[in-house]
Amino acid sequence: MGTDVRVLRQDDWDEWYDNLIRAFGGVPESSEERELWRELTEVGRSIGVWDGDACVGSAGAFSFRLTVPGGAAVPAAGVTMVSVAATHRRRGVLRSMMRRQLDDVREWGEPLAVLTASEPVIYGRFGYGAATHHLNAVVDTSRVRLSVPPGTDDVRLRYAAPSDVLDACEAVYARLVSRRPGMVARLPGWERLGVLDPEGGRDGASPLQCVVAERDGEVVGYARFRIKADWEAAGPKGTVVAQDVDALDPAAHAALWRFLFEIDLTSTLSVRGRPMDEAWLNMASDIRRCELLVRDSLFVRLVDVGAALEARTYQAPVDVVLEVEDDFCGWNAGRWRLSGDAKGASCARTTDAADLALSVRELGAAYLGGVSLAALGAAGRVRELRQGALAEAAVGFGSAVAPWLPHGF
Ligand SMILES: CC(=O)SCCNC(=O)CCNC(=O)[C@H](O)C(C)(C)COP(=O)(O)OP(=O)(O)OC[C@H]1O[C@@H](n2cnc3c(N)ncnc32)[C@H](O)[C@@H]1OP(=O)(O)O
Repeated sequence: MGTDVRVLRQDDWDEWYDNLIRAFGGVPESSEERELWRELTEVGRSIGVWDGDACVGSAGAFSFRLTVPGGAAVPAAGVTMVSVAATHRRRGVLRSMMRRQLDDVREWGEPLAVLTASEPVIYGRFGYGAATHHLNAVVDTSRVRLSVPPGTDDVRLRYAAPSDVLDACEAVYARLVSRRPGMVARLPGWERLGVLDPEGGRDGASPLQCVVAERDGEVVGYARFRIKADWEAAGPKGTVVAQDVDALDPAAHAALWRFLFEIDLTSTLSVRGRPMDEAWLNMASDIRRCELLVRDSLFVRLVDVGAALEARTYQAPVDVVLEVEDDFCGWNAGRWRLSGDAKGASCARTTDAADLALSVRELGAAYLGGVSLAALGAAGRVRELRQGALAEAAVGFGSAVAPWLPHGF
């Protein structure tokens, strides 16, 4: 019997979601978490694959707005909840979902699709490139100190129950979104993900704790974290596990990090998913004792090359003809002239000779300014056809602030 790809119906959500949970190992989520994802699922933008009565594939697409270089919030399908039943793996079910989904995203007029991958090898073949990376760190806080900027001591820190100060924390987050490429404006309900605290997700640590940073009575930052207490014969050796740290200015940022570095009875700080240009890295006394690990984070797919390249700005003037290969979304393939600077850009079809040749995957990787076109060129993934064009484009595509996706989806 063949399989059938169709738009999800609300009544089918449980079976559809069970397929996803099973594909990720089958350990059920807490009911609170499951109900939140039920609410957040955009049913009409999600698809399922059915084999008779059985759901064997799932994929969703949130209606995000993604910050791009220059600060615009560009419609982007947030591809999510992708699964194929192990009974039906490697016979093209994912490919059929990716086909349907990218055709839909194009029809919805969204220039971008974005995702985070369970395994980085999966999505390149569909034109996604790893556009942001993030840092994980395990800091020996018994040895590493932070030199903080002036004004740090003027920031007042106070404990609060995470849900009591949720609105104030969200207001801080909302002000940060347009400042950094890769950030996503939170849709209604998404704020609750930050304070979900199922016991099964704590890994032996405390319930979620929250400290807000205030100046003149206004919340200017917050940290959410857990403490994992531990003792050995010589004394305490607890770990601070940071979940979110967001702040509006350097002093508030420093005050929160210094607090996390110095909590009594702890000697380790574990942080995950932080921006590549995290400010505390430049305050730390000993970077070698921070055990940094880089990981891929947000993958970007240009669904409409012209609209996507016009939606961002370029930090230095660019005027280049790109020869774009796109096997999976053939409507993008061919030559495009991109002319732009820090004020705006135009990108249109051309018959002029090409300056650079690259696939849509490399364009996705470079799109947010976090992966250099020159570095991709050095890897043989961008070909320079006019001398000087690669350096010109690499500078223009860059971003002063590292692009960053603050949380998964
Ligand atoms: C955005 C997200 O939600 S990420 C979450 C992705 N989901 C998971 O990781 C859950 C567990 N895994 C699964 O559910 C499935 O194995 C999937 C979704 C990753 C793949 O589904 P399948 O239906 O088996 O993929 P399909 O048969 O369409 O494969 C398409 C191509 O991708 C390749 N491929 C698929 N999965 C993988 C993988 N995990 N590693 C390497 N290659 C892969 C196939 O070999 C095939 O290659 P080809 O085009 O050269 O022939």
